[in-house]
Amino acid sequence: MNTQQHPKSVIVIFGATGDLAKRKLFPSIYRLVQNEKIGSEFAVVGVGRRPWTNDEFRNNVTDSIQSSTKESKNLEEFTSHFYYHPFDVTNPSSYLELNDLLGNLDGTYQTEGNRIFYLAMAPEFFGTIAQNLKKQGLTETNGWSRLVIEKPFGHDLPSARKLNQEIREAFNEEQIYRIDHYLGKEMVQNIEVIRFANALFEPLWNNRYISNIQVTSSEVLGVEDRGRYYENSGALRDMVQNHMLQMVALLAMEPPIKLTTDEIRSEKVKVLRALRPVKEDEVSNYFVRGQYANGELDGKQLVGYREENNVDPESQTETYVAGKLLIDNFRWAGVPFYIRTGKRLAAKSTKIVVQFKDIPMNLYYKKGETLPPNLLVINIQPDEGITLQLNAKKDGDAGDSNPVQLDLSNDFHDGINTPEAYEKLLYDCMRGDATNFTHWDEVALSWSFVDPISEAWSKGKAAIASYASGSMGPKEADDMLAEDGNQWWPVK
Ligand SMILES: NC(=O)C1=CN([C@@H]2O[C@H](COP(=O)(O)OP(=O)(O)OC[C@H]3O[C@@H](n4cnc5c(N)ncnc54)[C@H](OP(=O)(O)O)[C@@H]3O)[C@@H](O)[C@H]2O)C=CC1
Ligand SMILES: O=C1O[C@H](COP(=O)(O)O)[C@@H](O)[C@H](O)[C@H]1O
Repeated sequence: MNTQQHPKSVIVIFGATGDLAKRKLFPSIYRLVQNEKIGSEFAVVGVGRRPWTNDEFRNNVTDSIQSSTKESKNLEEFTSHFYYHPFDVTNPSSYLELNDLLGNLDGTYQTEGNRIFYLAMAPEFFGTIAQNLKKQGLTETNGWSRLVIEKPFGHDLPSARKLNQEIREAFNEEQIYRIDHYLGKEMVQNIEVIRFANALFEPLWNNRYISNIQVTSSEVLGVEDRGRYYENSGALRDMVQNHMLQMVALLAMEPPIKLTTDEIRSEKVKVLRALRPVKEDEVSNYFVRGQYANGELDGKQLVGYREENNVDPESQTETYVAGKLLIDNFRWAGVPFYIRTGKRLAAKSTKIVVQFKDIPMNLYYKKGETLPPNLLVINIQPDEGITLQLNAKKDGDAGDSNPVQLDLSNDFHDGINTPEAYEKLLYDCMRGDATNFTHWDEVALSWSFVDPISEAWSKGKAAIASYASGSMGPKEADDMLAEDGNQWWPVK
């Protein structure tokens, strides 16, 4: 491998003693090194309030890697690149000491003054940290500085705007990398390739041939220990405003004139601008919200959402959302994009199903039967791959047809080496490729779309439907599709 291609940087993780750093960030950096995406010109500085030493921090990093990978080698050498600098991020003077440390590490690891500031902390600190980084001179280096921001990016449009203004006082848009980890998933990145590199699909990708598109992201897990956060969020803000709308934008966008960050983002922005706004008093025509009640999955009894820790026993927070989105442009007029996401459902699965229209005349029509539609299924997780459902001749019976499935699965990849979303996104950030991060315009348009829906729900304008844990959500979500003569396609 040509080491010239290795990006070099000091990565400062604010919130390095927290859950995200331990579960996702340390293993991702480790895999980047193991997979030779980065060489030895890197250092990681962890920030948190806990009074840890470098050794305690390195032990925590070691634990994180051992619990996330089957094979862990060269751990001592790897963790020797990690340093811990405890301080309260609201204390401006501590940034000066951090700056000294970064200067030293830059010399030791030959990182050419490049700095990534990764904010893996609660959003109320984002503005303070960004401004202190600028005021105390940490962004003034002879290399580049980039700011990586975790979700949630605001709670609604006004709060997101305020947050953005605070950050923009210190960093310009090109330096800001807003993470949406779905954009790092292999098969989400594959959407564009499937669409734009196949003569089989590209000409059909419009309202003449597509009946509807369904995007499902279902989880088996409940709210776990995130009750406090989730009570103020709910599935609409937690999943729809970001991951679900990003997938819709990738599915619906026009081919960009070039595969550059700006061109791709600009096409996604156009889709978000074309989303038909849902007015507060018509929310129940387009959206269903649900909350999990108790239930059973794989023989295990599960409690309802209102019995979870840090959840109000009378909570009205939605743990499930299904919606019908309409995109008012030439390509998609009349084609519903159905989305659904929820916790405590029957399966962990993220899938996109593109349902093609029926052919004009069905020669194989049998009384009382309809020919199954052609489906293109993009399996995002846990399986990765695509499935194409076609109709073929039934064995023996002349004139009879049968649905058959062509499967292309990514199973042939060695699971251990398939890059994880965070690994890819960190690598992109180190290389300065912001394509798979969200631009402010996308964030703002997504909030503009979801705000009237949450506003209507907060005013109690649509009832919250209850669904049993371990089911696939409330019946109302099935009814919404049935009214259009459609149905949810199974996800497992
Ligand atoms: N966990 C996850 O899977 C995901 C998390 N996110 C987002 O990532 C961010 C972090 O989440 P998560 O890791 O779960 O949170 P945790 O609560 O586990 O960690 C919070 C971190 O912030 C540090 N911290 C808090 N206050 C201060 C302060 N005043 N000064 C310095 N450090 C401080 C804590 O350090 P200490 O306790 O040592 O002070 C700790 O390291 C959040 O924005 C979350 O929404 C997004 C997607 C998934
Ligand atoms: O961003 C989030 O995503 C996870 C689901 O991510 P996945 O990669 O496991 O599909 C979700 O559990 C969490 O509530 C949300 O904040």
